[in-house]
Amino acid sequence: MESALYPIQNKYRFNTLMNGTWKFEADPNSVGLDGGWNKELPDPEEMPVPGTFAELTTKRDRKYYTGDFWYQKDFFIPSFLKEKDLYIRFGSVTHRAKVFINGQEVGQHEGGFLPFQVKISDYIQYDQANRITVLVNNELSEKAIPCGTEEILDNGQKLAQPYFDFFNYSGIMRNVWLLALPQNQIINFKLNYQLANNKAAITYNIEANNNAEFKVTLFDNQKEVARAISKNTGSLTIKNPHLWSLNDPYLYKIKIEMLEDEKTVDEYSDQIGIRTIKIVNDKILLNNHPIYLKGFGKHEDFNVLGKAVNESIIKRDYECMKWIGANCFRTSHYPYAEEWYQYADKYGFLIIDEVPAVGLNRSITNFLNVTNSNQSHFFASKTVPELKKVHEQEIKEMIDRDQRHPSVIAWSLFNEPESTTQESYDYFKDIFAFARKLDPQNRPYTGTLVMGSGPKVDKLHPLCDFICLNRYYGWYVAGGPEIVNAKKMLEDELDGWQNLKLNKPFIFTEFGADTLSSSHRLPDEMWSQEYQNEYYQMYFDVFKKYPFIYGELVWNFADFKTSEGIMRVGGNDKGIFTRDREPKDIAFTLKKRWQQLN
Ligand SMILES: CCCN1C[C@@H](O)[C@H](O)[C@@H](C(=O)O)C1
Repeated sequence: MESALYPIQNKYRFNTLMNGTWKFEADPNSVGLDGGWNKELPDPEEMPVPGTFAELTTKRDRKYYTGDFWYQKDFFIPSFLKEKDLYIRFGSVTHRAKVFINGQEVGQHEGGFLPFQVKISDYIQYDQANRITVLVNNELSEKAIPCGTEEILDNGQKLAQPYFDFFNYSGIMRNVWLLALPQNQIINFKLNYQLANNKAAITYNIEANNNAEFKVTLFDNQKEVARAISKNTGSLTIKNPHLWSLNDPYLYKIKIEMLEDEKTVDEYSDQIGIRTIKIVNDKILLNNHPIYLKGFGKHEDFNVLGKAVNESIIKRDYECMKWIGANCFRTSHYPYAEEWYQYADKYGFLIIDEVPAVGLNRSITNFLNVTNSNQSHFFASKTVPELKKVHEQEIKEMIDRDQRHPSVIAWSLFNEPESTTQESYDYFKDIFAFARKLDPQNRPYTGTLVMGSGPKVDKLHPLCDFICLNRYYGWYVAGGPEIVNAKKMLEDELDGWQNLKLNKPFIFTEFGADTLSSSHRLPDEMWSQEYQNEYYQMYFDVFKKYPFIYGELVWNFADFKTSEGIMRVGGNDKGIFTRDREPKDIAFTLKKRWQQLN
């Protein structure tokens, strides 16, 4: 089942991390289930969790391994945990998982970038070793997100063929917890804020697994400032609220207590930031002040770690973003580990939270095609109903998990799908209607439009509260000396959008040029640092003419791993920073620009 609450410890709740060395075994012929691997792996090796095998191996067939694979670990449950409900919670398992405890199947989950938990109380033995086994699968299809396909190589091995431009890392890449929770427990709670006359009304909606009363208390720096006792919904009001903002990311503490016969039986506390976010005409307002988004499309990606969570990388990335003067990033192209959002709440960063709906566009797999929008009628496929169900499930899990973060300012429901066909509009009309019911703060909903989905042909922008453009004039189109044409192409397209008079903010969510940090060229050439500077200067010169552009999220924060290809030199090199987080020349240009831009 989905697991929206990040594990915390208090008088009622205990947890311990199950990270470390697990046993691992690939199962290319999918014989494990019949072969009893859910009880005992026949010939396992050691594998670190969190981690991803693809970055650790020296063998190509293991790096690109596609199919079933197993993790297994023994753990001890002392009998003093007897009166608690016990769960195992995965920050994520990519892309799908089936979990066994002492050989018994206890749950499964589809989706590789959101948490889930399985209840294990009825399957464990107290005061002795127990065994968890996870069957993972990393195959791609058009029935799940992110989308892709696979081929069978001449040697019989499966090979994933992503419809997206990042390496198909897989495995248990985020934290794993053993949870000991009260039988009657708080499952989740969502908040909304109304600001008026120097007061903040905080509305709460609590989800629990039983019918109970709740005491909700708000603390400002350990001092109680408001309290309410109610059923699942209610509100608190405080005067002179200290709002959460970019320059002053002020956090309160909210405590939810579940009461039974006036006795507290469960408690969940969280840090919250009181702020409002809304779109008014062509502006994005944070606490009723217009904001201009400066920052990045990112990836969870690092040497040796692949996409595995690591708080040192998270801290380094925020330090680099603070240094450069950024205030925002998009979690391209999937929800990131929860720890990213916790830092953003504390550091004062804005996040566009993106569901893994990437690759819903076969023509994207051939970049040369994408500019002429070689439409494949992706949304006419018979697998689309199955895809929509998974897409909606993951939107719900993302919003349920991230709804309370003040740093999250918008939901991105797609990245560069086919968007110029009636069936694409029909698909996303339902997706947006589904998503809009899930966030009581009604944050803006959007998605990013691929090159070729311009003002004359795109059908999805009417669904979006602000418009996100991924544009590569000067790179995939009209690169090198033709950059002089690229500038006019960019202006022509923006004139086209301007003529639609949408009265909505536009954000550039991707624009960039592959650049080798070792390359200097005079005159500048593509792949040189000088060209990356010229490329961005061209965009910034154009942006000045279009007042409805309210954000520039460059692609990408850092170089990152992709599948191999004739256009990838060890991966995607459009980073402003190298993969090991050192600045390219462009970082100093952006720092100068962003520290002046307010
Ligand atoms: C049209 C290309 C789509 N866009 C998606 C992103 O995931 C890629 O990394 C980026 C690129 O090619 O650098 C372009």
